[in-house]
Amino acid sequence: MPVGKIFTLVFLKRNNSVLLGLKTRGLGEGLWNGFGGKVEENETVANCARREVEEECGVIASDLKQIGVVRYDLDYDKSADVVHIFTCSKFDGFEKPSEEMNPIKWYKYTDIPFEQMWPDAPKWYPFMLKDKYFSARVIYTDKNTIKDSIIQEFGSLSNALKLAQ
Ligand SMILES: Nc1[nH]c(=O)nc2c1ncn2[C@H]1C[C@H](O)[C@@H](COP(=O)(O)OP(=O)(O)OP(=O)(O)O)O1
Repeated sequence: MPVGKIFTLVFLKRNNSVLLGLKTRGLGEGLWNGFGGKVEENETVANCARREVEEECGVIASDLKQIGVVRYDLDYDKSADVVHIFTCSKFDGFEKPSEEMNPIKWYKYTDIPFEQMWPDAPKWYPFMLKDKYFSARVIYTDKNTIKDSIIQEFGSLSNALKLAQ
């Protein structure tokens, strides 16, 4: 399946909590998620991650670290999306809601609202929360139904990135 869109998704971390926002529009509307969006032309993945965090929750990320990648094969679209997952535990400024993510809320790792998130989230969040490099591949038959998925942990990011290609 050809890769269609490339996205970033960033999780700010503090005191065993992660900052999530409720998406107000577009893809994933009404679901809690990290901050991110489409990688624009002539933009690196890391720069997209930094830009989206600032746009969507108002902080400047200073130690962005890519921790994994998820490839979504969307049977209903005949295309695949790739989402690059980052964590960040140092940032400047105060987090605030935005037009696209409102409200925002710190959730304890043990209290993530999976019932109001994408169905694939519980599969790979444990790796992201533990800072383990990972690669995941998820096949959706429709927007709410996962046909199959595989998640693997890696010792390095470069190996994790190979599975998504
Ligand atoms: N199945 C899925 N599970 C998940 O946890 N996050 C997903 C996902 N599919 C997409 N995402 C993330 C990736 C990205 O951070 C976000 C969607 O990005 P958007 O469509 O909001 O992009 P943009 O902010 O560039 O959009 P616009 O500014 O509205 O054009 O949702």
